[in-house]
Amino acid sequence: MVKIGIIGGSGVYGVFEPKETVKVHTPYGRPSAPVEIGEIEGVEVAFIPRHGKHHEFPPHEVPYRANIWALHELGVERVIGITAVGSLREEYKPGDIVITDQFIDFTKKRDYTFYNGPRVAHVSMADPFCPEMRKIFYETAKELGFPVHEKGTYVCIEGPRFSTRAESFMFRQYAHIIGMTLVPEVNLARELGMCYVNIATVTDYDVWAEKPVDAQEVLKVMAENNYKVQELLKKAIPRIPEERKCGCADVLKSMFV
Ligand SMILES: CSC[C@H]1O[C@H](OP(=O)(O)O)[C@H](O)[C@@H]1O
Ligand SMILES: Nc1ncnc2[nH]cnc12
Repeated sequence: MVKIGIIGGSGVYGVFEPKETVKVHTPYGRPSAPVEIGEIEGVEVAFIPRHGKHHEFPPHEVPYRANIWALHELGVERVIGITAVGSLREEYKPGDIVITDQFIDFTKKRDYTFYNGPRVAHVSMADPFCPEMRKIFYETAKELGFPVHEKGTYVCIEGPRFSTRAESFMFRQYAHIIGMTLVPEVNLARELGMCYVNIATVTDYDVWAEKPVDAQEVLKVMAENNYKVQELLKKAIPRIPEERKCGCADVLKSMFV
C-alpha cells in the first residue's frame, strides 16, 4: 500500500525516478497519466502529473475524479497537491510558497463529486486542508529558509483563460492567490476521507499589476523555483506520521444522507 500521493501541477511532471508505473482504470476513466510509484527519502510515494506527462490536459479537462480514485485505489491516504498560482497581494511574491488554508470556488462546470445519486453525500468543507500536513509543510519550508506563507485563500477560476482586470480586482478583495485546479481536487479527496495539502508556488501578479500574466511566465518562474518544491518534499515527507491523528477521515461518518 502506498500511503502518500503527490499530484504535480504546471512545471512539475515528475518528482522521483519511478520504480514502477501503474496503469489504473477507474469508473471515471483513466487518470491524467499512469501512476508512478517510487520513493522519496525511503518513503513510498505515488505520483500523477495533473496535466499529463506532456501537459496535454487543460485545467477544465483534467480527469480529477480518475486521479483521486486511482490514488485511493492504491492505498493513498494523504494527497499533496502542487500548484502554480498567481498572487492577488503585494506581499505574496513570485517564488513564495503558500500553504493554502481556504479556497473560494469560481469554477463553472466540472465533475465535483463521486456521489451523483442514489447515494447522496454533503461533505463538510469548512476547513478543507489537513491540519497535520499543513503544519509539517509550513514548518519545514521555514526551516529550509524558503519564503513561505502559513495561510492563503485560493480562488479557483474555471480557466483556461486568465482573469480580466475587473475580475482580478474583485478577487483581490477576498483572496490571496489564484489558480485553476484546486477545485474539485480537494473536494474529491475529502469525499474519500483522504487528507489533502496544497503547496502553492507564486509565479506572477495575475493581471492587476502592470504586466498581465501569461502562460510562459508561469512556466518560467515555476522552473526557477522547482528546486524549492523538490527540497520541501524531500524534507517534509519523512516527517509525515504513518498514523493519521488529523480527523480528515471523520467526515465519512457524517456526510451521507
Ligand atoms: C501554465 S499557466 C496556468 C495553469 O497553471 C496552473 O496549473 P497548476 O495548478 O496545475 O499548477 C493553473 O491552475 C493553470 O492550470
Ligand atoms: N494568474 C493566474 N491565474 C490563474 N491561474 C494561474 N496559475 C498561475 N498563475 C495564475
